[in-house]
Amino acid sequence: MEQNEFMEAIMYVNGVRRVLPDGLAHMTLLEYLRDLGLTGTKLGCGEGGCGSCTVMVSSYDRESKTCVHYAVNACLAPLYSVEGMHVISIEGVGHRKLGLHPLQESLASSHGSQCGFCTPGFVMSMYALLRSSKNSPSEEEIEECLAGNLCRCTGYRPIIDAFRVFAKSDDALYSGLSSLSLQDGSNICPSTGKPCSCGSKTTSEAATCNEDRFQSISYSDIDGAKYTDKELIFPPELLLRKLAPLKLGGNEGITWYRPVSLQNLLELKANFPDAKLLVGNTEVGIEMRLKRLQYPVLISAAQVPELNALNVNDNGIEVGSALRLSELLRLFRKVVKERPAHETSACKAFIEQLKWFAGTQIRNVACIGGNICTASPISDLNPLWMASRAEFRIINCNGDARSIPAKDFFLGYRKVDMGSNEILLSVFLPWTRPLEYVKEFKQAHRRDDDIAIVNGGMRVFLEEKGQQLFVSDASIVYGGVAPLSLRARNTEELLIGKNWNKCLLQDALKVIQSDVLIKEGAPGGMVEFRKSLTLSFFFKFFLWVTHHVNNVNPTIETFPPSHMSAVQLVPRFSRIGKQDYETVKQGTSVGLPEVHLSARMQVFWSICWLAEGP
Ligand SMILES: NC(=O)C1=CN([C@@H]2O[C@H](COP(=O)(O)OP(=O)(O)OC[C@H]3O[C@@H](n4cnc5c(N)ncnc54)[C@H](O)[C@@H]3O)[C@@H](O)[C@H]2O)C=CC1
Ligand SMILES: O=c1[nH]c(=O)c2[nH]c(=O)[nH]c2[nH]1
Repeated sequence: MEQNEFMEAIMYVNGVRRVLPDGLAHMTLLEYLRDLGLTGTKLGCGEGGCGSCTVMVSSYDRESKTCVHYAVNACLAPLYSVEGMHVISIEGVGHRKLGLHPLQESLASSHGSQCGFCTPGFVMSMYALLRSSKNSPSEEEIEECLAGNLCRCTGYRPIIDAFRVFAKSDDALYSGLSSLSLQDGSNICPSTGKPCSCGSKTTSEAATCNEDRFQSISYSDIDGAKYTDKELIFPPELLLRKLAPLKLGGNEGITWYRPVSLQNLLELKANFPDAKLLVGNTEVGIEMRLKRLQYPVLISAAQVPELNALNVNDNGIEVGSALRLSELLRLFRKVVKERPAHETSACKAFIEQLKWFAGTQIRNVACIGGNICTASPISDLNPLWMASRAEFRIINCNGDARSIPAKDFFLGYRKVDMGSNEILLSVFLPWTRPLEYVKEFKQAHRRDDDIAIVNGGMRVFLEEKGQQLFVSDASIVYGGVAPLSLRARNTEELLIGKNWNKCLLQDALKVIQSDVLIKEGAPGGMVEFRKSLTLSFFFKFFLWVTHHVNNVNPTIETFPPSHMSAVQLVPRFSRIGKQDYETVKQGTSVGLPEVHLSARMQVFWSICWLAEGP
């Protein structure tokens, strides 16, 4: 394989070009940044769960010829994984001298920081959202982008309040009022939605209204210039640069390979059968750092085009195994809009499951193949791949490919039907058929960014015979109840051929209890709770399917309205809080809601805590 004979490994950090020397394959992006003195990015949990190490990565997507911006956890990102990319840390967003970014200003003035440790991470998640959105984000998108950031002292209310001002407003709320005058004689402006003197009656007339909806924040203490004039651009050098393979070393004999074609990757796999393949490194990184596993040869498959391919055709969707989970979510959202509703029941189930899968920073780097091949017994997605009749395409070092149904791929605890000379190439998800329904389930301690206690994927394919519906095929799969994602085979068998009615529900609930056995003392604990979850998931599935088929065939017996909450999706609520407190003037700041003195430093400054390493 042609290696990086002529190529120097580089990246940009906050607009500054950096040559990446050989010998740093053991290093994370976080360690590198902090070694540069950029200590605003923090090391919190070190496993992608708290968001205090969030930075924004910008890369050039050669396929769409656009720059993409996304938040990542620097604590898990291997340094060389951002080769050829631009990394913006909190120090590159806004600065006391250059002026705070409006996000930073808003967070500081809304009392959104207390100890300040998590603050840069929150700013970076929100910054990446703003830079990657064409329009102002919705409040739901803001909440979603912050799901991977934890705060332990300030509280989320002031943080969300600080960022909510960047959300789009519902213009319809205001345009309906466009002809109304307030009692004091002034108008509601259809453009800004605020009392205004521009006199416009319609949104288009008001387009020129220069009374901003959100008062612009003073951006620079020094020259008052608008912040957008100072936003770091994507370095032109990186637009022109050709993607080339890399081979770089690190401590303890680690070698990092970055193949850029499937052929390169398969050759490497043939030469180094024990090499560890990685993409997002969100699992391998934890194995190496926290579990101290050693992988001397690392092959980053993230940039292999064949593993990132997308193919939507008449039978379904085929996605490359290195596709990031956030890309998968975008793809599913797109096809759900474009395809007939009955074809996308499985896609909708994946959308709901992915919404609550880890945090945004993880989903931006973790790939489909990483989740499948880790074969975690609590994987949120594997029960769904199994239930929705997905097929996995495996390729060996000689280029021979084979397909295996997802339901047969998982063999035991973190054990899959794949040899050491094979890799997962792609995943095929068939469209669902009329009267075929797929549903996801997940119960965790908290909704956002948490591992499931029990999860599941269920599918039923119904057939109409006269006025009745019979089960032609079914898949019932649970996670979190066994060492692997578990098919409830006896339940599946019981369902097939049965009439879809309340007797079927009662019979299935009985069989599930013997089909899914969680023994006393089983890993994970909470045995009774987990058992009851397996039953309640099926109960919800029954109600949900019944509700849907009732829309198609109203003769099917339905259920009382009091059960409707079981079939409704859980939205991501926009959290609104209010705090009332008495201000007691004592001649000092004590008791007054004043912005604390460190706030403006915490939102940009590389504060280094005494307990922190460099
Ligand atoms: N750290 C965290 O907070 C979270 C971690 N995860 C984990 O993230 C993983 C998702 O993916 P990545 O970060 O991209 O995984 P990764 O790069 O850490 O790789 C995970 C495993 O999958 C294997 N693998 C990846 N692609 C493969 C392919 N095409 N063929 C054969 N083997 C392949 C790797 O060799 C490795 O054993 C999941 O395994 C999940 O368990 C998920 C949510 C949160
Ligand atoms: O499938 C998963 N979903 C998660 O939400 C999660 N979180 C985690 O650490 N691992 C996993 N795996």
